[in-house]
Formats: sequence, structure tokens, C-alpha cells
Amino acid sequence: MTAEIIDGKVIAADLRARVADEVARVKREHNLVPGLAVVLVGNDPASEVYVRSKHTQTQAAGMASFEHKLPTDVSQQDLLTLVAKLNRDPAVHGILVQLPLPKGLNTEAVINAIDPAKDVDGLHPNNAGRLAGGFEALSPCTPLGCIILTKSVHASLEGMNAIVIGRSNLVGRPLVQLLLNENATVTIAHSRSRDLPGLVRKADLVYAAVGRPEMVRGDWLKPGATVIDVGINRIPKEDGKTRLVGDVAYQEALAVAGAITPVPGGVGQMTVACLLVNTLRAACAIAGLPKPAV
Ligand SMILES: NC(=O)C1=CN([C@@H]2O[C@H](COP(=O)(O)OP(=O)(O)OC[C@H]3O[C@@H](n4cnc5c(N)ncnc54)[C@H](OP(=O)(O)O)[C@@H]3O)[C@@H](O)[C@H]2O)C=CC1
Ligand SMILES: Nc1nc(=O)c2c([nH]1)NC[C@@H]1CN(c3ccc(C(=O)N[C@@H](CCC(=O)O)C(=O)O)cc3)C=[N+]21
Repeated sequence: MTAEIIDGKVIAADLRARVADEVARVKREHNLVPGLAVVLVGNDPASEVYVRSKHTQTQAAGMASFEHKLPTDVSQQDLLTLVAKLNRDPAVHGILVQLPLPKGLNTEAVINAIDPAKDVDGLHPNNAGRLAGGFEALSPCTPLGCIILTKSVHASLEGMNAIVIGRSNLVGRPLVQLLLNENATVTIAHSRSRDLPGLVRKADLVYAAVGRPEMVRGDWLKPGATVIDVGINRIPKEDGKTRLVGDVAYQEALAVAGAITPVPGGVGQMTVACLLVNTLRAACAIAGLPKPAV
């Protein structure tokens, strides 16, 4: 048996096209141009790649994109001043501060300073709390993407056994909440969990968000399981260059899983597409318009 490969590239492109249609409509009918501001502190090369792809895709969808690059040694105060300015800027409907921030900066204070209505990362306690309470909220992009990819295989997740490996605020925790909203039965695993292979073996849906290259092995999986690999790990090749691998041993998993996302070309693609969705939704909400069709 070989698993169905879930094509994040195709699914994300379809989602971006639907966002672009809605952006064109709100522009035409309401003279509203959704705008996304991305703040990047320091010059981590991987972060620069993501930020560039966010910029290109935001513009391709017809939205305004504002990039703010700050030096690694920027002060907490200057960063908070920029966030306050973006909060007041009527052309900005979404604010994303790329994480992790350099040492010395207080991440929590920066996130708390973002206007929850513009918090397209869904990290502000207001949004995180609303999501956990089962209320409508801006939800983190990567978990949203994971749900869309899962639903490309299973129309309904009701009653399925899901395991989320990882409990970060950006990925694991909000993913658990979204899965609960879909009526899945969720196990949350982390670095202190016992017998991870045994826990994974019970799951129909496996979400790996750990940051450890190829940690989840093929023989951990229940045959036919759907595997969503969130990990983005850059590992050295023999020729001195690097390649991207996920948190799942892909070749092994292919032989056991029912469906699996590749890395690259899986969840990462959806993260950026869902950021566009959240920016569109935030812009409509701020402008007092009905919810967009995506
Ligand atoms: N595709 C995409 O769009 C995105 C990909 N990523 C990638 O996803 C991965 C996870 O990111 P993120 O959530 O931010 O990472 P964090 O480092 O914030 O969280 C990692 C989680 O994995 C858990 N963990 C660590 N080691 C083990 C282990 N041996 N067994 C079980 N659990 C373990 C940690 O447990 P504990 O809490 O106990 O420490 C923690 O909860 C990374 O590879 C990152 O690059 C991230 C964001 C977006
Ligand atoms: N505040 C904040 N929000 C985030 O959502 C956030 C963040 N900080 N910090 C870093 C992580 C990581 N992340 C990715 C986005 C896109 C790809 C992506 O497009 N990946 C492509 C390949 C990229 C490549 O080739 O390097 C793919 O998987 O196909 C990956 C990872 C968002 N993150």
C-alpha cells in the first residue's frame, strides 16, 4: 500500500485564488483593500524566505503588503512603538510579528500589544482564549491549514482519534482546539509523554509539530492513518547544501499511512494561504462588512 500524497501546493493555490476573488469583490463593492503588515526583527535567512513569500502572495491576491525590517538589536520600546503605529494605521488590517524574536525582547509583551482585531496570527490571549472557549476567533494559520488538508481527505473528522505531537502556542495548542471543534477525540503529546509510539498507533489522524527531523517512524503509525507533517527542519546534505525534512520519516510513512503531506509542499504552503484568509476576514470585520465567502 502506498499513501495518497496530500498536495498542499494545489490546495493552497486554490485557496489563494478564492481569496483573490473575494478581495476583488470587496474592492469593487466597498472600496476596501485588505492590508497585511509583517514585522521581521533580525536577519534569520529562513525567516526572510517566509517573509518574502508572504509579501509576494499577499500582493498576488490583490492585497496591500507592508514589510517592516528591524535590526536584531532593536529596543523593546521601538518595537512596541511600531506595533502601536500599525494598530492605528487604517490601511493595515493584519499584523504579523515573525517569531521567534531575538533574545532580550519580550515576546509576550509584543503579542499583547497587537490589536486583537488585527491579530492574524491568532496569538493574542484574546483570540487564543476565544478559540479555547469555542467562540469565533482569528485562529493561527498553520493549524487552520492542517484542518483544511485533513478535510481534503475526510469530509468529517467527527469521532476520529487524533494525536497532536507538540503543544506550542503557535501550532500544537490551537490545533487541538480546532480539532475539538471538529468533534475529533484528541490526544496531546509533548516531550514528557510516555510511550509516544504507542499513543501514535491508536490515532487515525497524526499531527507532528515537534521540530525534530523524521522523529515519527513508519512503524509507529496505524495502517491507513492520515499524517499531517508540520515540521520544517533544514538538515545538511553530503554536498554541503541543506534540504528540508519534516518531523515524520516520509519514505517509511508512505508505506503505512493512508494519506500524508510532503515537506516541502504540504502544511507550509497552507500557512501562507491561511494568513491571506485571516487578513481578508480581519479587514471585513474591521470595516463592518459581512463575513467573506472564504
Ligand atoms: N509548516 C509551517 O507552516 C510551520 C512549521 N513549523 C515547524 O513545526 C515544528 C514545530 O514548531 P513549534 O510548534 O513552533 O515548535 P516549538 O519548539 O515551540 O514546540 C515543539 C513542541 O514539541 C514538543 N517536543 C519536543 N521534543 C519532543 C519529543 N521528543 N517528543 C514529543 N514532543 C516533543 C515540545 O514539548 P514541550 O512542550 O514539552 O517542550 C513542544 O511542545 C518546527 O519544525 C517548526 O519549524 C512551525 C510553524 C509553522
Ligand atoms: N508569527 C509567526 N507566525 C508564523 O506562522 C510563523 C512564524 N512566526 N515563524 C516561523 C514559522 C514557520 N512558518 C512557515 C511558513 C511558511 C512555510 C513555507 O512556505 N514552506 C514551504 C517551503 C519553504 C522553503 O522552501 O524554505 C513548504 O513547506 O512548501 C514554512 C514555514 C511560519 N511561521
